[in-house]
Amino acid sequence: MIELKNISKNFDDLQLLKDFNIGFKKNEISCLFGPSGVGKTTIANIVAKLVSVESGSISGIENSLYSYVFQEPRLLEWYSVYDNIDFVLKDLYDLKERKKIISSYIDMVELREYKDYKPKTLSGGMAQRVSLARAFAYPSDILIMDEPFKGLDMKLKQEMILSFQKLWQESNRTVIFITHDIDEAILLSDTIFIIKNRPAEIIKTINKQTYSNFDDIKKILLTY
Ligand SMILES: Nc1ncnc2c1ncn2[C@@H]1O[C@H](COP(=O)(O)OP(=O)(O)OP(=O)(O)O)[C@@H](O)[C@H]1O
Repeated sequence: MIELKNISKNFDDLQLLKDFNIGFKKNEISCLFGPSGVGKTTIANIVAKLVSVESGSISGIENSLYSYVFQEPRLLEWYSVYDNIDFVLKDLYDLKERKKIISSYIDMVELREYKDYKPKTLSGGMAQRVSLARAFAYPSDILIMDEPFKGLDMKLKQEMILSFQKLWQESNRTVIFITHDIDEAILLSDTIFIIKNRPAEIIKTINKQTYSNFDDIKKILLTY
């Protein structure tokens, strides 16, 4: 379990978190669901040690490796698909091992024929699949996905979600998934934290396995 206890975080006069508590179960997908500006990215960044806190403690992240998927793919433009993934693995594995890992992840996102293409020559959905493959190929313990499907049309979103599910089944890890989208939250998460207010509060925690159908969860999410 990754636990944030009694966390307080300010940005100048803005008190975003005050004695905030949250726990992320290991190797599960936890969703931070809530309005823009409530502090979802900041909470994920605190877990990733990218943001310092005024007070409180964080446990369960000792020696953790992190990977990220953002709304935009953030690929290295001058590198091929293959080299973009190779770049993050270079210091971890020898050449032979890397070839095996990269090929298998490129296959999982169905980009084998595009492995030598540069990001500019790919569609937005393909580029985003490369960023997913890269995040999973890296042996992270914690994967932070900050609105990774935002801005994609329905069909691309479905493709991305399928790719994510395939990668996840092959190689699961602790995922912190940030979204505004009710359907994505329900489809992908094990636990959904509904976050509101300032300072931020978890106003409801939904454990998906305690519900027999998605519509009941949807009704709850729609009321917040
Ligand atoms: N580095 C920073 N310096 C100053 N203010 C910041 C910084 N990072 C975040 N904030 C402020 O903290 C608030 C919460 O930001 P955060 O990005 O965590 O929210 P969010 O819930 O992820 O929102 P969104 O869904 O729009 O990304 C915002 O008002 C933002 O302007």
